[in-house]
Parts: sequence; C-alpha cells; structure tokens
Amino acid sequence: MEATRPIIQMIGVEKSFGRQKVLDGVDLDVAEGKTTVIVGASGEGKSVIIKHMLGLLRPDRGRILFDGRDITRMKTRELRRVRLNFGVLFQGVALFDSMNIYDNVALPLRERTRLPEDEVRRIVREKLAMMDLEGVEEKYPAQLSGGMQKRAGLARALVLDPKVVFFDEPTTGLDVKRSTEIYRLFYRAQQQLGYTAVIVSHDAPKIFKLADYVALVAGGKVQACLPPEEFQLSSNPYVKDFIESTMGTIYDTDEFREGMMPL
Ligand SMILES: Nc1ncnc2c1ncn2[C@@H]1O[C@H](COP(=O)(O)OP(=O)(O)OP(=O)(O)O)[C@@H](O)[C@H]1O
Repeated sequence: MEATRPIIQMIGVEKSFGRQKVLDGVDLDVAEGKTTVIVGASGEGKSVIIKHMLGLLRPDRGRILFDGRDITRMKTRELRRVRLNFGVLFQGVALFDSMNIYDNVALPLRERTRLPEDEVRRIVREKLAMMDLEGVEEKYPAQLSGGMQKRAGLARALVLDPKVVFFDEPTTGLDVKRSTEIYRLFYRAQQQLGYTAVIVSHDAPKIFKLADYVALVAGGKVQACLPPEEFQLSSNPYVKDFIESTMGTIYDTDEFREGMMPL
C-alpha cells in the first residue's frame, strides 16, 4: 500500500477520569483517505480516543493534530471551524423524530451554510441516493427500519462533504444482512467521496475487510496499527490475544468453513 500522510495524529495522549487512567500514552496516525478501524475489548477507551480526535475531550497530556495543527490548544471558535471537516455517526445518535428525513439530512447544511434551498435539495437528494434511500424524503424516522435509519444518519453525516467520517459502532442492533449492507454503502460512498474513515467496531474479524488499517486499543495504548493482513500476523502479545479471542468468530464463518472443506 502506498504511504499516505496522516490527517490526524495522536501523540502521547493521556487521559484519566478521576483515579481511572483510561489512556496511558496513545500514539496513533490516521492515514488520509483510508479507513482505520479501531478495535479492542469493551471499556478499553475506543470511544474516548474518538472523542479526543473530535476535540470533545481534552487530554491531560499529549497532543492531537488535525492537518498538522494542534487542536488541543485551539479556542472554541477555531475548533468549531475544524469540526466542519468532520462527519459523525455515533451509536445511539438518532435522527430527530419530529422532522422528516429530508429535513433531518438538510439540517447541517441549513445550520452551517447559506446555500439556497435548491442547492440544499440537490445535495440532500444526492446523499440519500448514495445510501440507496430514494423516495423516503417525506417519511419520518419512526416509519423507517433500523437499517434505513442508520443509512439516513450516514447521509446526514456526509452532507457537508467531510474530510473525516467518524463511525462509532455503526452496526449495533442490526442483523448480519443489514450490517453488511451498511458497510457496503459506506465503502461505496468512500470510493466516490474519498473521505478518511475512522470506525470503532466490535465486528472483528468481518470488519477487517473494510479496513486499510486495524488499530488495537489495549492497556491504555494503541498496541498496533497495521494493515489487516499484517495485524493478524503481529507478534505483539495484546494483538495475539485479541486475534485468538476473535478466532472463534473466524472459525464460525461460512467462508472459513468452505475454505476448510477440501481438507
Ligand atoms: N466522561 C467520562 N467520565 C468518566 N468516565 C468515562 C467517561 N468516558 C469514558 N469513561 C470511562 O472510560 C473507559 C473507556 O470508555 P470507552 O467508552 O472509551 O470504552 P470503549 O472501548 O469504547 O468500550 P465499548 O466497546 O464498550 O464501547 C470506561 O471505563 C468508561 O467508563
């Protein structure tokens, strides 16, 4: 894979909540235009890492750079401008129930830009089409399936053409078919729009297919950030543990069983 420059860098980031030290020197480069998937056991600090990248949490120590600029030292106004580069889809961040899908997706454009309504309409339709959601503009969130709601949320996250899209637990609550659909559309949209993706996921090892890099968070640090094939061969003990604990899932998949048949 060709080397790409990091669009986000975390350097020696430490963070405690009370007496609990969650991040103990996190170093992580997020490669521009690529997909970095953050994995790790529950409670290891994956979401805390994302919140630092977004500037929602400030580190006790260390720096976080976006495009080479230290966001930990920015004033609120400057940080707000930086955040215009980010699209966010968090677990549990729902659409507004009282607005139809069109208005939900149009909201960031109306709040953050002064585009005329016909331009807003063009962009909203384009993003909904990208998520295979034509014809739902007038519907309200409650009238859509869980998978469609997530896709509408993704359309909204993409509406300002962000440089980086953060996706925390994208498929929570969805069955295998619907979660595969989300990943497929996410991948297709990324091919078209070229954004950098940072995904927190429990879908290992399935998610490895989507990843350019897999970053494992354990023991307060990023233990490894490697392309999936190298990640699976890493000799780092935390990575080996993680791979072993997810191996069960690998053995359970159809592809694996089919692959084993000839033996
Ligand atoms: N604002 C906060 N105040 C206090 N503790 C927090 C706060 N945010 C996170 N924590 C703690 O930090 C730890 C890491 O949380 P985090 O949500 O990042 O884990 P995670 O790896 O994303 O877990 P999961 O996979 O279960 O979502 C947890 O013990 C959590 O309770």
